[in-house]
Parts: sequence; C-alpha cells; structure tokens
Amino acid sequence: KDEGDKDKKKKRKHTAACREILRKLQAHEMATWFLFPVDPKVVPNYRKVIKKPIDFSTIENRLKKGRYKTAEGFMNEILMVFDNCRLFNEDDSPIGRAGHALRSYFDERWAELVRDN
Ligand SMILES: Cn1cc(C(=O)NCCN)ccc1=O
Repeated sequence: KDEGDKDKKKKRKHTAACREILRKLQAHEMATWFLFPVDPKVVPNYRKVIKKPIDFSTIENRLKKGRYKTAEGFMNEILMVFDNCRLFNEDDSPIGRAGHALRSYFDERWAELVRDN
C-alpha cells in the first residue's frame, strides 16, 4: 500500500461523504433555485453581478469527475452558491430566505461530516 494508494483511498472517502451531503442539499425543499445554473435569459443582469456563478449540478459533475482534491475544495464551492445568493438577493426575499435556510442546513451537515471523520 504505497502513499499514492492511501491518498486515493482518502480522496474516495471524502468524495463519498461530500456526495452524500450534496444529495441531501439537492433533496431539500428550499433547493429549487440552486439546483441548476441561473438562466441569463430568465435573470438578465445575473452574470453582470455574479462573477462566479455556481450551482449544485455543476458541483455534482465536478465531484463525479474527481475535481476536488480535498473536501474543503468542495465546501468552498458550496459556500459560493450561498455567497452569490446573498449578493444578488435581498435577505427578506423568497430566494434570499431559501439561501439562508439552505446555508444553515449545510453547516449542520458539514459539522456532522467533520465530527464523523
Ligand atoms: C439562485 N438564484 C436563482 C434565480 C432564479 O432561478 N430565478 C428564476 C426563477 N425565479 C434568481 C436569483 C438567484 O440568486
């Protein structure tokens, strides 16, 4: 079992844990607006305001392709979903509130993952 094998095993482990968290986020009732890229035809000025658009389907594809070296790389992109949401939406709006609710839900799931690993 050389170093490389151990690293690969560790990466598979955190990828599985991240895929589990992502599945839970995608299944959340407030996740609707975050599942797929925001359509610039539907939300005209979105791309002007949000420099790093990111959504759960994009993160899922990157996870499947093994693009995240560490679980933190995955976490950073999940948090970007919520930062974009806070930047573009009033806190007191349906999407703004959904973003805050989903961010709290993510924080709890992430704390569990850290505790269990
Ligand atoms: C994440 N996010 C999604 C939308 C969206 O999907 N709008 C079309 C349906 N209302 C708008 C703003 C935003 O931050």
